[in-house]
Amino acid sequence: MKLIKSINPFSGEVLKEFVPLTPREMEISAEKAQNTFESWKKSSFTDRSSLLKRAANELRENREHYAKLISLEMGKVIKESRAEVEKCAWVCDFYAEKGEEFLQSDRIDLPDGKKAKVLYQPFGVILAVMPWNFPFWQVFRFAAPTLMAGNTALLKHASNVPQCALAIQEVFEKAGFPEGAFQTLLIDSDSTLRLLENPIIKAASLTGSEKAGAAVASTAGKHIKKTLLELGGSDPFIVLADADIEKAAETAVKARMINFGQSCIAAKRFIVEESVYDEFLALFKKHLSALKKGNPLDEDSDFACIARPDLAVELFEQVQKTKEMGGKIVVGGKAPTGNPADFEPTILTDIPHDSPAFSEELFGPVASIFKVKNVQEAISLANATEFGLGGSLWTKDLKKGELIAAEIETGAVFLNSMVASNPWLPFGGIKKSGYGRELARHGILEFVNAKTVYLG
Ligand SMILES: O=CCCC(=O)O
Repeated sequence: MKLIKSINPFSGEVLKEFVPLTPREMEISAEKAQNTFESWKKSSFTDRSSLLKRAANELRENREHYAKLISLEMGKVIKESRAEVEKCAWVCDFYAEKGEEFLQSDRIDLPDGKKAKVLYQPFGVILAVMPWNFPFWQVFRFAAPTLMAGNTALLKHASNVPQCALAIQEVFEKAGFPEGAFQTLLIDSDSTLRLLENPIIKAASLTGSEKAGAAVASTAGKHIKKTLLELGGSDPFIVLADADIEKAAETAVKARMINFGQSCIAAKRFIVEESVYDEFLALFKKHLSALKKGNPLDEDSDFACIARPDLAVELFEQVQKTKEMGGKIVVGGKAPTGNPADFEPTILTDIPHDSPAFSEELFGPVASIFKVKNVQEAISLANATEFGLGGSLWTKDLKKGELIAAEIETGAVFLNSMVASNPWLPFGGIKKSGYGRELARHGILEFVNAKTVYLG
């Protein structure tokens, strides 16, 4: 039996070890979730809303405790961990306040004078398969609308963040949610697929890699269960000649370095019109070099390390391969000498179109910068990827910006801002970035049955 280990990637220290659940224990949890669903689905929106508000309060009151757990398990700097916990409280408050309104039944007046209603009723037990990069946020983004809609939830979290996974269940317990409304299951990937086959599970939401998404979606598909997939991204950040270049470059560095580059919506490909390319590159270098490396728990650290040594190795290989194929390393690119999870922030230019930096997602602090002749070339390059999550576009001409935004093949385009998730805005991708939407009204409608009641 393989233990699930909580390891601090900055020090390499094993913090805790956990014995995974047995198949029977996993089944018992699923049965408990189903039993709780039978009463939870009948609870009032007012009760659900007040529990979600209490979860938000618990997160705010014990923010330091939860933030420290995040930083210790996956190496995020403490100021980012605090912001993540705050954002989880925000999404709980958001659905506590808006959930009932989002799920109001619709009334339809038919042309023949007859009437119908559409009710939005919970599916049942929903399985969440979540990643380590935002170990709290990704889970709360799923859990707040799912619970508010009257579903119950089972969480299979990434195996490197078991303490965060257990702490999240604790948040819901402390808030007073009924036992079984939200349960964390410490299990491996094979057990997750077996769990998904259990008829109790009605649907699954996965945020993670394409490989994990395909495995979950194909198992769910065999059993005719709905899935929502939030997968990778290779988001373009387009800078046109008429943009505020200083602001664009400063934001570009933030957009690439957020979470030490380990975010699906981090800007990954910077596509810059040739007349402002040199200025943008110089400013990008300046802002990047101002960032401070340090211990994730230090207040003034801007970045620390990659979440796991094997991920740092994989990223390093993508950079090396791009270089061997003709790419130019302008900054960084050296192998780590101390901690194997270290990574030097890196800038690549002159990137060949068949290299990893062009066609793959680089999940870490590596900026790929491209020079283009004009707007049309910028759009073509932005769309020349299998991914379609987000995109950022910089121009002072907002009318032109909106027209270009319509041509970019992604789930979101942000004008003169970096891409960011926000409870008020639907979030999700197209192409190999997945399907379905989280957040906003769209998010709470994913796991409900839109039931037509014909009234005659
Ligand atoms: O990693 C992907 C999403 C992160 C976010 O919602 O900000």
